[in-house]
Amino acid sequence: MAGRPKIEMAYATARAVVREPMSDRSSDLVDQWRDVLAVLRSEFGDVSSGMLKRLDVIGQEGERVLVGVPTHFIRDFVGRHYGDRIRSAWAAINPAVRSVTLHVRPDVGAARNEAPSPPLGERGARPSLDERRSTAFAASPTEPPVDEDSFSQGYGVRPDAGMREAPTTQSEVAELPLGDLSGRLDPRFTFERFIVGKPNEFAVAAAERVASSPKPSFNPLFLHGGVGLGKTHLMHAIAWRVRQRDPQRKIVYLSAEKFMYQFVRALREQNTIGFKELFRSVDMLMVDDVQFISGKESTQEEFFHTFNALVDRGKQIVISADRSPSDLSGLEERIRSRLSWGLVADIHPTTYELRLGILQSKAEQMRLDVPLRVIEFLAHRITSNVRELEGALNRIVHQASLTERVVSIEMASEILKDVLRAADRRVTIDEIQKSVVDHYGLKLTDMTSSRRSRAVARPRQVAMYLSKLLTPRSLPEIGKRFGGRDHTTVMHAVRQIERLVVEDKALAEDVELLKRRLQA
Ligand SMILES: Nc1ncnc2c1ncn2[C@@H]1O[C@H](COP(=O)(O)OP(=O)(O)OP(=O)(O)O)[C@@H](O)[C@H]1O
Repeated sequence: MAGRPKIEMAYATARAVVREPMSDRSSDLVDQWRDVLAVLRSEFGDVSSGMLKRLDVIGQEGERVLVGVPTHFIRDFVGRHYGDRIRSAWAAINPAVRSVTLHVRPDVGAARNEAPSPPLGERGARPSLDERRSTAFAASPTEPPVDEDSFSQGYGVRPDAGMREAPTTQSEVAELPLGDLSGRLDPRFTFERFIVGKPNEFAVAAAERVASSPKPSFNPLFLHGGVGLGKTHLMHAIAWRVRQRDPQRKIVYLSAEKFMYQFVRALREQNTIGFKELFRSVDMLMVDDVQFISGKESTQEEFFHTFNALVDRGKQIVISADRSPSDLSGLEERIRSRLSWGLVADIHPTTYELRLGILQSKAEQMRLDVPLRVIEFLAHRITSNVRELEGALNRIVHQASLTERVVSIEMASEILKDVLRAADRRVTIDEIQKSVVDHYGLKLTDMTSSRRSRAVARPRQVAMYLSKLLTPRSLPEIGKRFGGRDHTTVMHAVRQIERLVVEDKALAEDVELLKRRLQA
């Protein structure tokens, strides 16, 4: 049967993924999980003492969020009592999430909570085949069967996880005394897997130079570009390459959010000296999504001192952000200017040729025979960013392997209906911000600044509202583009404008006009 080999690929994938620790567990995802728990708390009372406290988010696979549970009993109980509510609360917070899957992972919740004795029936019992499947709450659950191995450690279907190069596991970059300081490196994010084209060739050349020089050639390397265009991939690639060349070099890679979190923790534990010593002892500091520290004054101050100390000692710094240093509002001028000291490299939106190359390479990594015309179709239609492109390919491949259908353009159009519809009427957040500032006579930096005067704050809320309405971006993603604001701020803005357009005729006209202009 034509589709058979694809199903086997799905099995192999499930096996290959099981040894990976929590992957794709972005801070946005963790925030969303916190919000879901808050919803449950408001509806079901204190969730910190019951079974729900034993759950933790593990990661995301396209539209599906993976939540880890320590035992089958808890999985079944939570699934029965809270499953649907978890899914609907999540979808309300992030509409991109369509399903939530509970995975049995004995390590989940173990560190924080004492494991209660398992119910009698569970002790030593061999799980039934049904039990060995995860519990999914989706409109149409389509879990692939899993084997014993994947059952015992949890699994996730990530099609290319089985095919990796030199690094074989996710890895802490450096073992540092403050414990969980450094972010994890994704083994897929290597230079070998990064496809180079006109939009990113400069950034790649700069990244390769940094990765291969024993001393900083330019400091810092500042990589910037829109969402999902490969900034994190390139940073991890630098770290992997440096590690390969010189395993002794102490590299710390972390998000700006984590930097802040560590700093706040050090303050709380009165261990700022330890914090300083720690960061100043590294050979290469890589900070992802630095826009996050906009408006966070003490963190900026500490970052500034760390930055200067490392540069003085001739240590390499690599920074990424969603915009250039000069557009990073909410950052002190002295920091902005420091960030531009070295080399600023922009990753531009993808071209058709680059998208084609990326898709071909991903299909090869998955050892899949996707017809060229389907790849061309995707490259033509999904132009927003590489993450979405990958997501689209993954969805097609999963469906093909589960339903044993042959991959075709008709099949791709059907599976990606929602994505393609959104792509057809695609408006970007940049366009929205630009239209709004033109309309209200403001500056682009007002969209990301911390100014709160009504004359600035209201148009900013309008822009957030339009971003939610006209783009497929999630609330956290929108917040990120508005100076690193929290997703609850975006939610508040959306509700505020929805309410105001009913009461305020002038505002309603503004919003309508902007909408028409943007969609024209
Ligand atoms: N040129 C490329 N070749 C291969 N894969 C790519 C390329 N660019 C991006 N990707 C892939 O796209 C996905 C998103 O990339 P990445 O996470 O690095 O984006 P980002 O710019 O850091 O996004 P964000 O601003 O949301 O943090 C990753 O899976 C990455 O491997």
